[in-house]
Amino acid sequence: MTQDQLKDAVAAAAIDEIKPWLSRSTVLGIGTGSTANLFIDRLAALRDDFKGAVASSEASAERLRGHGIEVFELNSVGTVPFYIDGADEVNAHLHMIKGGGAALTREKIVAACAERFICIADASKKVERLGEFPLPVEVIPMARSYVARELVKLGADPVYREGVVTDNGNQIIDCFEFMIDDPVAMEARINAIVGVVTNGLFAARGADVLLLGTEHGVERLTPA
Ligand SMILES: O=C(CO)[C@H](O)[C@H](O)COP(=O)(O)O
Repeated sequence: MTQDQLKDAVAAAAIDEIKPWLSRSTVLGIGTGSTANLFIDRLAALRDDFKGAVASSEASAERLRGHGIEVFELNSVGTVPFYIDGADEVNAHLHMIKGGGAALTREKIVAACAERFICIADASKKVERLGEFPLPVEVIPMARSYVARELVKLGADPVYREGVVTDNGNQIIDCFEFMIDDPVAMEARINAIVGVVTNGLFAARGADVLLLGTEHGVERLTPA
């Protein structure tokens, strides 16, 4: 199977996971990226079975609306029963690195408001130790150089993601050569740097369920 087929298989599995819980008052939290897009496309067939969605990016909001799914402001919704999103890396504790698509801050906000985080990913995303994928950090533009110097002190090789402006009007620094032994501690440590909006470690609030697309089918994993 191709990577795209594996992504589509987990998108279908996520539909099966949430379908029994949908009602006309349900508002879902929806992530960003190619796997989330496949999920959105499959969700379209169920659009009359739930109320709508909160999106973690303008791109996902546009795709949802394109399928006739109403998009709500998070502030008017409060909590969502499920947040469904992909990941760049995920470990056995279902800690993740996210933000390859630069949507990490809104993803983390919607995830914080979700009762359950369902991560959907193809098998290439599952790792023993986080950090092979460069950790994204969203920064206030004027703080970029300062934050980069602080990240060097933590052992990272920070690279400015040129030309990228987040939905929040900020910039992204990617941390290369930065293997992470304690994701919970490192998430908090980086977030404490002045000028950081948030970083792409989702460890304090990891996923509750991982639907992993493998050659042998979709595996359903919970935190080790
Ligand atoms: O965090 C993300 C976007 O900011 C995505 O979830 C992550 O990059 C995975 O993307 P894809 O499903 O395209 O592999």
